[in-house]
Amino acid sequence: MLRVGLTGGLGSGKTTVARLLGERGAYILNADEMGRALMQPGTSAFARIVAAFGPAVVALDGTLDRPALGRLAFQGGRIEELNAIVHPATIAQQAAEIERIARRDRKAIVVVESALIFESRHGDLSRFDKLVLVTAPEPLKIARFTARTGLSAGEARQRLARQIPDEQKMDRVDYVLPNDGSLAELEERVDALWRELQPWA
Ligand SMILES: CC(C)(COP(=O)(O)OP(=O)(O)OC[C@H]1O[C@@H](n2cnc3c(N)ncnc32)[C@H](O)[C@@H]1O)[C@@H](O)C(=O)NCCC(=O)NCCS
Ligand SMILES: Nc1ncnc2c1ncn2[C@@H]1O[C@H](COP(=O)(O)OP(=O)(O)OP(=O)(O)O)[C@@H](O)[C@H]1O
Repeated sequence: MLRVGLTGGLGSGKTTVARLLGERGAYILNADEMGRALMQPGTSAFARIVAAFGPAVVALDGTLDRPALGRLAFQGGRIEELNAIVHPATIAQQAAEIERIARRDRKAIVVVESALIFESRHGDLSRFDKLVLVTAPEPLKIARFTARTGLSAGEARQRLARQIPDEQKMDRVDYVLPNDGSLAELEERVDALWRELQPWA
């Protein structure tokens, strides 16, 4: 069993890397998806978010209005408040999932994909055996993010401002995957990474 923390700033391409690792046989846990599932109506996180941020974050269909919550959290300087509600439950769920996978596959390579492995004060790095960082120049990150989400470059910058720069993370990880070229180049780098991870599993 090998627990890999896969991180990278917004638009770096970490979801793409996770997908490629998944195709090669890794188990993938996606922190964004887990966070989203934990914030569904009826959960305690949902109730706490509405209590803290007000009814304006509930959409007409009763689910969270994520753009509205994003604006309040990032532009309103309240992202730490939201993190404190969502992160502990997400990290606990990651630990539970890793346990569950370990019980049925002792040779599993489990990849936890999260933008915030270094930033979150709610989880520590010792829960991973190896750390992988996906990097890209900031303008490229912003271009990918705005194309994927439809949010503005300003909104992308606000989120990036809450993320530690790649340069400060590079010395603290086991592998760096630059993603500033084609998808074919990225795939070659993922193949090399996958080969490196095998002996450790
Ligand atoms: C603010 C929210 C509602 C905005 O939702 P939205 O659908 O617009 O974005 P999504 O969740 O898909 O995130 C997209 C990207 O934004 C960046 N981002 C998201 N949350 C954060 C954060 N707390 N700090 C810094 N960057 C963040 C990441 O690069 C992420 O990959 C949502 O991001 C959220 O609930 N964030 C707080 C919880 C969190 O940290 N989730 C991510 C991992 S658990
Ligand atoms: N090397 C590449 N060439 C072309 N497009 C790419 C490349 N890498 C990623 N992309 C595209 O850029 C967008 C962002 O990539 P991805 O979703 O993997 O990044 P992310 O780091 O998970 O981003 P976010 O933090 O915004 O969720 C996607 O639409 C993806 O298909």
